[in-house]
Amino acid sequence: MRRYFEFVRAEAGRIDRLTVLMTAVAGIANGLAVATAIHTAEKLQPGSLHFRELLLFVSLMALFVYCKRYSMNESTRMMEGVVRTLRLRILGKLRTTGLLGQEGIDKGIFYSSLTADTSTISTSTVTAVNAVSSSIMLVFILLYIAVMSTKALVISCGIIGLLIFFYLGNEKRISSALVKSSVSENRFMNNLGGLLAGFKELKMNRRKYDDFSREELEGVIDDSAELKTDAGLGLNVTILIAQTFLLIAIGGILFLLPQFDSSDISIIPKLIALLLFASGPIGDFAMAIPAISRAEAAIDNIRALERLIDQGQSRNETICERQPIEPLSWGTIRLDDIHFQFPLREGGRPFSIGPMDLIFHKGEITFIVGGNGSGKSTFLKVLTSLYEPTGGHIRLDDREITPYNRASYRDLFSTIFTDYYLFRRLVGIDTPDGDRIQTLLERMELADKTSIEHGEITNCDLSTGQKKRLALVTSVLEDKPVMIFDEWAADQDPVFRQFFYDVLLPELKAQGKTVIAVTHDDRYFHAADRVYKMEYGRFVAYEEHAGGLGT
Ligand SMILES: Nc1ncnc2c1ncn2[C@@H]1O[C@H](COP(=O)(O)OP(=O)(O)OP(=O)(O)O)[C@@H](O)[C@H]1O
Repeated sequence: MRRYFEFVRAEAGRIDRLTVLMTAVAGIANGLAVATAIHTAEKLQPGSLHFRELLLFVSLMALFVYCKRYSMNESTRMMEGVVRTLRLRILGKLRTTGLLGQEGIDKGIFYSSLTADTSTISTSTVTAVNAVSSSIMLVFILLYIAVMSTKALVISCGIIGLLIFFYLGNEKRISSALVKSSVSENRFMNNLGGLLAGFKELKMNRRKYDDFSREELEGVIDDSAELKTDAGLGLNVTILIAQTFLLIAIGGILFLLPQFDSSDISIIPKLIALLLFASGPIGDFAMAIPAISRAEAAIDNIRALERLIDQGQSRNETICERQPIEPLSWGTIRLDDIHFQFPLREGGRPFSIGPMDLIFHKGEITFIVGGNGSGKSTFLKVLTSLYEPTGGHIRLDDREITPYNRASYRDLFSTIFTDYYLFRRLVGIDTPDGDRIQTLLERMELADKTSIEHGEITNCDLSTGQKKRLALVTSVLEDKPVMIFDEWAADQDPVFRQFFYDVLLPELKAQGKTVIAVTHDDRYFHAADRVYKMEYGRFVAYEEHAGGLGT
């Protein structure tokens, strides 16, 4: 519970005092209403209306309803605010995380933290408020017991102490099982992503599907169910402990109290009635315990995600995010002694590229060729500054690219990587020109397949080649000075391939665009001003082309 309230305090900035007061008043009003009822029951006369007591009882009830409603509503608002802030903060941190940092985090923890976990925290709010106001009411009931009999108070406190002892003993097991079940839930989310992404491959092969189902789905689901059951059984013990409190307390008062002091016997029915009134708040309290334990596990998972993102954050990326985008004038992009190395991972030497010295001239078409795994895509990510070089400099003419102008530098590029993502909306394009869109769609032979209306792509159910052509349409609409194509033509039929190399690229060049394309289509190398070849992360001389290796 402590972790839960610490989290709320830390995330909400402060806990509104009025809400705390209202919660306390609700508990007190509830307790006083109970006391009034018991007190009135003592002096009931047939046919008499105890108007004063009735008025007091109704007023206390009204006060309870008003205060409880206020505290529940304010707490719900506060907690939804906390969840909102949390989500925005995590997404904000993601903005200041480099591509490499983001790539290093499993997707599962993103999905479970930002959806299921935040929802667990939201739904815990009202139960937590109930627990607080109930515990205040219980304190109040204990005070009332104290007024009636000190010995009864000692017995009640003894029983409460014993139950707290059992609860704490049980809590460790529960929270460890809940944390483990969160990890298993993250794995499940990851594997679910794998199932959806690889559905066709799995459908094609029964053995593959069975294997994946057994290991990645059923295995994880079984683990998760086992851990959740373990936690659930522990939580049931806690609920039982809280619920049995009532019976133990009644038994204690009924059987123990007369052993200590027989003069207190007359108050026993009153004490038992008081305890019975407490059954509601005790029930609230019992139900709040599992809700808060689950919320604490959710908080731990969210914190784990934040730590992972924090590790992937870079100071330079943070600086870069804060800088405005400004137009940069340039004639060349120059790479001087550039190195890049992936972070060290267990079980192998990390791939690296460089050292490399290279120059790209404005308005030229450059092809990058090389075998699989030679580092072409990695190079494009370094060139576009998605990966920060581990050494060397990128320069626009003589101006060095630093975190202070990196955002403006990135803004020079539009990219279609091999694993590009087609957004359903033309994000970042304010006023798309309808006629231009129509012309482009017609030229790409997509006009009868899809359209773009009010910036939204109406149909994305296209073939692989068509989707890539649509990506090209969006790339052209972005209208950036440098266009990056990573094996764009690989999925195109011969007609479109020819259109791309012999018509589109010269047109883009005529418009002053700089094109840098990774390609294996040696038939069309004539379309390039320069061809650079990569081998094992380095550029080597490409003999067959007049441009050769530029520096
Ligand atoms: N995120 C990453 N973390 C660590 N290593 C990576 C990562 N991405 C790629 N690599 C490694 O970098 C090497 C080069 O990959 P890259 O994708 O740049 O090659 P490529 O020349 O584009 O290959 P292809 O022609 O097959 O697309 C590969 O050996 C790969 O294992």
